[in-house]
Amino acid sequence: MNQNELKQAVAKAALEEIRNQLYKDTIIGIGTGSTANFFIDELARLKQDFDGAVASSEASAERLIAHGIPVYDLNSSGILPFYIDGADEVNARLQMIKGGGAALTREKIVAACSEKFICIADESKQVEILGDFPLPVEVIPMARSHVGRELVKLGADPQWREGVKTDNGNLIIDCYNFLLDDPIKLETMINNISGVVCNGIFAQRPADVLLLGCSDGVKRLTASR
Ligand SMILES: O=C(CO)[C@H](O)[C@H](O)COP(=O)(O)O
Repeated sequence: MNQNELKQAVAKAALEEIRNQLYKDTIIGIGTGSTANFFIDELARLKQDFDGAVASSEASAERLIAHGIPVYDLNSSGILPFYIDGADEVNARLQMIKGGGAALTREKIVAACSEKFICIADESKQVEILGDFPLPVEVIPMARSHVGRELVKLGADPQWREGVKTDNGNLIIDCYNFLLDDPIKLETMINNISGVVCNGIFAQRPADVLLLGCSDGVKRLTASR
């Protein structure tokens, strides 16, 4: 199986994970990226069985709408029963690095409003220690240089993702060579830098379930804490 086939397999598995818990008033949190896109396409088959979705990006909202799935504002949806999203890296505690698609802030907000975070990923995303994937940090534009200097003090090699503007009108700095041996602590420390909107460490709110697409089938994992 190639990577796209693995992503499609986990998208189907995610649909199976939730299909018996869908009601006419259910609103589902939807992530961003190619794996989330496969999930949106699967979800469209059941669109008569639930109310709609909250999207973590404009791109996902457009895809949902194209399928005829109503998209709600998070402020009117209340708490969501599920949030389904991909990851750039995920460890055994189901802590993640996310934001390769620059949607980390809205992803973290929607995840925070969801009772169950179901991470869907192919096996290439599973790691022992987070940090090989450059850590995205969303930054207010005027703070870019300041935040870069502060990230260097924390041990990173920051690089501005030039040409990218987030859905919130901000910039992304990718941090190379971060030591992520204590993800919760680093998540907090980066958030404390003035000008940082959000960082791509999802450790304070890890996933609850990981559906991992492997060559020998989809594995369902819960956190080893
Ligand atoms: O965090 C994300 C977007 O900001 C994605 O979930 C992450 O980049 C994984 O993407 P893909 O499913 O395309 O591999």
